[in-house]
Formats: sequence, C-alpha cells, structure tokens
Amino acid sequence: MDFFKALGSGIKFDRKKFQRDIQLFEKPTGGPASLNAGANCEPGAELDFFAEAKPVAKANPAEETNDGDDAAKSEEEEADALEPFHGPSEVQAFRDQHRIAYYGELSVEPVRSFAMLFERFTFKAAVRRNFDRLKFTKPTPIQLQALPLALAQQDFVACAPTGSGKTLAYVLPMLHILSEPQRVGYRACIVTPTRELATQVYELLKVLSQGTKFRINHLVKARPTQEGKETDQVKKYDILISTPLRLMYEIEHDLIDLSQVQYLVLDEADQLLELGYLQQVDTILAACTHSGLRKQLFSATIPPEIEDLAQSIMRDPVRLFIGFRNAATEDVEQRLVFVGQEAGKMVEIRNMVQRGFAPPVLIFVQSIDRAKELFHELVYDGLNVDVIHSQRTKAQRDNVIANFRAGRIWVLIATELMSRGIDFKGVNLVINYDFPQTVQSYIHRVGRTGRAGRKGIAVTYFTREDAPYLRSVVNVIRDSGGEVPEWMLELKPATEEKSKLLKIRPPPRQPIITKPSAVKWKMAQLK
Ligand SMILES: Nc1ncnc2c1ncn2[C@@H]1O[C@H](COP(=O)(O)OP(=O)(O)OP(=O)(O)O)[C@@H](O)[C@H]1O
Repeated sequence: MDFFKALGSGIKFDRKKFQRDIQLFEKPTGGPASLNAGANCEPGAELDFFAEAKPVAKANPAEETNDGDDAAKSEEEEADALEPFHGPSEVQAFRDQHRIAYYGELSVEPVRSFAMLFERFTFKAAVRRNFDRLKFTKPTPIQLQALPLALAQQDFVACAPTGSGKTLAYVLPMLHILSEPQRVGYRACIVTPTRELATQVYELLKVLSQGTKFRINHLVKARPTQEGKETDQVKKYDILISTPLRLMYEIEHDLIDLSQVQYLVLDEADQLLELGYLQQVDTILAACTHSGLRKQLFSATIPPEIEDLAQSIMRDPVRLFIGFRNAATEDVEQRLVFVGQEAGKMVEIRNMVQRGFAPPVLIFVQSIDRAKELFHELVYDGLNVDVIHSQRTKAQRDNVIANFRAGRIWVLIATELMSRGIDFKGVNLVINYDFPQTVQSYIHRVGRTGRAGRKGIAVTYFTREDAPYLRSVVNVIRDSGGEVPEWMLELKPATEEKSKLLKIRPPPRQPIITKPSAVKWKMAQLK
C-alpha cells in the first residue's frame, strides 16, 4: 500500500548540482557514487505493524502442519536438543557452529536448547510457566552460552549483536539465583543508561516473575526531594532497576542500601563505562560491598579499551563474543547514500516518501535542535510523524514510545537517546539522517531494526564533510556480511584525533529548513 506517495513534495535529487561532490567518491575509473544512491524503500505488499515475528523455530511444527515427516523431524530435534555433549571437542564444535568465542576460563558448557537448560537447572514452576508464555523455542547464540554461564555465577562480559536477546540472558538466571524472596534488601541490581531501557527490562522481569513473590523496584521516577530514608521500605524489594544518575543520587543521599547486592548487571556496559557515566558507575560499584558480588556486563559493542576497563572491575571475567566483535546484526541490509550537502538529505527523504515506503521508520539526528527542525519539516509535509528527545517530558516520551509501538506513529525522529537497547520489534527502516558520531553509535542505531530474527533496512546519509568518517562504517557493513565496493574499502580511516573530536562534539550542520517561515506560518493557520 503506497500511503505516502500522495504526500510527497515531488522534489528530485539534483545529481547534476552535486556532480563535483559525487566525483569525490568515485573510483578514478568511474565507480558508483554511493551504495544504493536512490535507495529502494518500496513497501511490502502489506504493512505489518509490529505483527508477531515469525518464530525463530515453530512452537510445535507437528500441530501446525499436520505433516508426519515434520512431526518425526521435530521429535528428532527435541531428542538432539537434550543430547549431552561428548567431550570438549564437541563443545568447541558447537560453539564454533554458533560463532561463540570466548577468552578466559570458561568451564561451563553451553546448552543446546531451553529444554536442556531447564533440565540442568530447576526453575520455579511459575517462572517456567511465564517463560513458556513467551514462546521462545530456541535460545539465540548468546543465550546458548550466557544463560548457563550466568547461572554458574561467574563474572563475565558479553558482546552480542543488537536484537539478539541479551536481556533474557541475564533476567532469567537472576530469577533462579535469587531463589526465594528474603526481605533483606536488594540482592540484584540492573543499571541501564536510559529510563526507557530500564522500563523495558522492568517489563520483562514483571512478565517472568508473575506468580512469584519477588518484588522489583523500577527506580527511574522523578528524584525524591522530601523523602526520608527508605531503608525499611526498600527491604521489601529483591531486584532494583535504575539509571545511573538516579541511583547515584540515592546512594549519595543515603537513601538506598546496596550492601546485599550479589548480582550486578550493567546493560549497555560500554556506554556506562565511558566518561559521562563513569563517576556514577564508580559510586554504584563502591556501594555494592557484598563479598559474593557477581558482575555481568552486556552490550552489542565492547571496544578493546572498554574491555580492559571492564576486566579491572571484575573477578577473572570470561569475555564472550558472538560473531564479529563490534559488527552490526546480519539481519539488517545496510545502505550508504551520498547526499552531497545538507540540503540533499531532505531531498532524499522526500524522494523516498514519493516512492513510497513501509513504516514504521525511525530517523536519527545528532541533536535536539535538529530533531525539532526535521519534525517541523516532515509534519508540514503531512507525514504521520513524532519526535523524541530528552527535552520532552517523561509522560510525552512514554506516550510517543507507546504510540510508535502501537503503529499510531509511522515515522519517529529521535536523538541518540533512542539509539541503544530499545526493542521496537517492527521497525522496517532506520535512517541515519545525520551520520553517527561513533561506529558504536552506528551499530546501535541500525540495530533498532532487524531484531529477533526479523529483517530490516538501514540507510545512512553522508555528505562531503562526513566522508572522512565513512571508512569505519564501511568496515562494519563488510563485517556484518554486507557488500561494499572495493574502492570504499580503500578509503583512508579518519585519524584517531579526528575521531575523538567527533565523538565529543557533533559537526556543525546547516539547519534543516526548506520552507520559508512565512509559508509554514500560513500552513499552520490553514490546519
Ligand atoms: N530465544 C528467543 N527467541 C525469539 N525471540 C527472542 C529470544 N530471546 C529474545 N527474543 C526477543 O528478541 C528481541 C530482542 O531482545 P533484546 O532486547 O534482549 O535484544 P538485545 O540483544 O538486548 O538488543 P540491544 O543490543 O539492541 O539491546 C526481544 O523482542 C525479545 O523478546
């Protein structure tokens, strides 16, 4: 269904105008100007707003197909799923098959299946029932190894692609390890960089702990000003989920006691161990004084310097990697589109709208101001669009997320705030309107699509000024199985100094304004 065609402004990308720029990226022999310039974003036959994913494997193939062969095959698979490993070489072959690599002392075997996990570890009946309702039939590669490793209560760092189910890999073991509620205060603590992500983890914990007596505190509400010590009240809780800033406030004001925490998880750990959060995380680590404290760090990106830092705060950690380190998920088709100059981006978006595309679409920009500017442009174009950034109120942010999840918003413009962790299952297309400032940001942004086995497309616009930073993204595309022309692989990477500068400061860009304000004012009056 081509809902957008009628709404497009009909502007064409002026390749003649950008000819000089285009040549910059051409091979001396005259290669293509971009990967997929004029990306084809034709919608599928039907819009599929957040419909359930096709299961990774069928819940019960025999039931669905009535096919005798399939039933026999399924029985065989089930038997295989419980077959113990025969020696270390078989374990290694299994890890190789699932692209599980590790460093450090890893004595815990992976599991072949959830059935094997539940055979090895006896979970509470309620947790088992809740888990079954999720209808996850096969563990993802990270879950194959991280679930038994977490249950063995070892410190570890886990790096696995976006959308590959890392959350379950720490949430499920947590409910087994805590065994029974003890009313001694928090025994497990999960820290995430944003409240949106904390809320998402909380939702999963709520689902999995239904029917148990575990109490979970989701500590991201507005900072308490007049609250006294909460210690007595807090004793009722077993699990804490928080953002680092809020948690540091609680610790510094002696409002919280983390001395009983035995299970600490840092989600999006590489971000939490960066300068902006390090002081907060240090405070949290210092407050977790229990001698049996275990730490687990998760992210889709663990750069080597963060790996070193992570090791320094852990006890003989295993470092677990799935697939290529710091690569994007292979379920996303990644495209680079050269737009010449800033103005070329709006041209490209409007071209895409005119061609028609399958929402929901997530568009990333580099700043709040630019998010607002782009929102005004697209809203005046008549698109069903909204915007999310940290200046919006918490209620607005929650509403936007709920509306986007429900398919009531088709195009969502976001800042970096939304780049990590958020699980919008049905996003068909991610557009990097502004080139990401780090390769990690690129990986997380494009990872908002292609989740839980679904396919997605990510389009990244780049201007002449972005060109020096192209190479690192090109490497990610190559490492995640995408095709890149040879000449792009020959581009020089940006110097370390330049990359560091870009990381802390977004490049200056022309404002996103294509219509004179008088026209906009007039249009607003007509609405
Ligand atoms: N074994 C499984 N089978 C099918 N779906 C799964 C399985 N495990 C998790 N999922 C689903 O996969 C999606 C992504 O999971 P999750 O958000 O934990 O990914 P992630 O690896 O943490 O991603 P990110 O790095 O972006 O934070 C969720 O919708 C989750 O319900």
